[in-house]
Amino acid sequence: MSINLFDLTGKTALITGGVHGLGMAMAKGLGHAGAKIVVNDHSSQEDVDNAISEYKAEGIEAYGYLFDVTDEAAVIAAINKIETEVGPIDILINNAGIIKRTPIIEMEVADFEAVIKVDLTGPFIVSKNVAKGMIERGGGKIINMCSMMSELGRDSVSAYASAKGGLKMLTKNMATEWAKFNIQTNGIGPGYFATSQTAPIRVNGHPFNEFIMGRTPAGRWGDPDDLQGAAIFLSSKASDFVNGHIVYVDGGILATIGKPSNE
Ligand SMILES: NC(=O)c1ccc[n+]([C@@H]2O[C@H](COP(=O)([O-])OP(=O)(O)OC[C@H]3O[C@@H](n4cnc5c(N)ncnc54)[C@H](O)[C@@H]3O)[C@@H](O)[C@H]2O)c1
Ligand SMILES: O=C(O)C(=O)C[C@H](O)[C@H](O)CO
Repeated sequence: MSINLFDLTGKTALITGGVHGLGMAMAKGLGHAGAKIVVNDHSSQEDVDNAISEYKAEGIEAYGYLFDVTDEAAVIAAINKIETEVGPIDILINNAGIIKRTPIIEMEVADFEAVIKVDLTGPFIVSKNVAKGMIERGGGKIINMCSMMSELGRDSVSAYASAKGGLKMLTKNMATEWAKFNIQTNGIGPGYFATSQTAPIRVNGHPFNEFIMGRTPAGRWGDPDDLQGAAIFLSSKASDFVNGHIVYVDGGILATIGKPSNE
């Protein structure tokens, strides 16, 4: 028996949207801790194949599937395929997500609903169907990707904040319903990280870029690898009595009211 509480050898982890960005960084962390990695995306088979090559180049056993997390029939079919071809899913990270930056007054209902569908309904669909197997097998780990917008509002991101605030509460509800089945459901709430999602607001000279560096006590954007520790902890035996929490990995944003821009 291993005495390493963080060892994931023998575990299979599904990371949705894990073909780049935060999903890939967390998946690599889990892979290097010993887990078999399964990632999906809805974009293209080429994106999935490229990601799998990148994982394998780092010595990680990895598998890729193309499906949309909002399509329940496709999710059920994919879970069956993954569990037959790779193995039972022990760890699920609901990472796939989108954002639309539009003021409420100008936002179309269809755009609002599209964000809720991917960022809130998607984790509901995937978790519900993965948890059925976890319950039969006696346990598992679920991690939902929350956000600063699980706690804070900001101009133009109402749908995203509604979804991520809802995802925080869905996390607590999953913990409430599934703790008795030895499933630990927690969230990770990243601060502002350098990925394609934030690329449009991270360019040099963009006022938001300066604002975030000043608003983050650590004084920088998060590096996707900064999430690996929290992801490994919440996937491992080390967190077996931790349930319904959101671990904010934010360089201190939520700890502070901020400071004037000239200080
Ligand atoms: N980047 C940040 O600063 C930040 C901060 C807090 C939370 N998050 C959240 O973390 C997660 C990952 O963020 P990221 O910055 O790496 O984003 P990203 O846009 O780089 O990656 C998200 C991935 O999800 C996939 N995806 C979107 N809709 C999908 C669907 N319907 N089915 C399957 N896959 C789908 C995309 O194709 C993409 O590969 C998201 O949920 C995001 O909201 C990001
Ligand atoms: O505020 C924005 O425009 C964002 O992109 C939100 C970030 O991606 C992130 O969720 C903050 O935690």
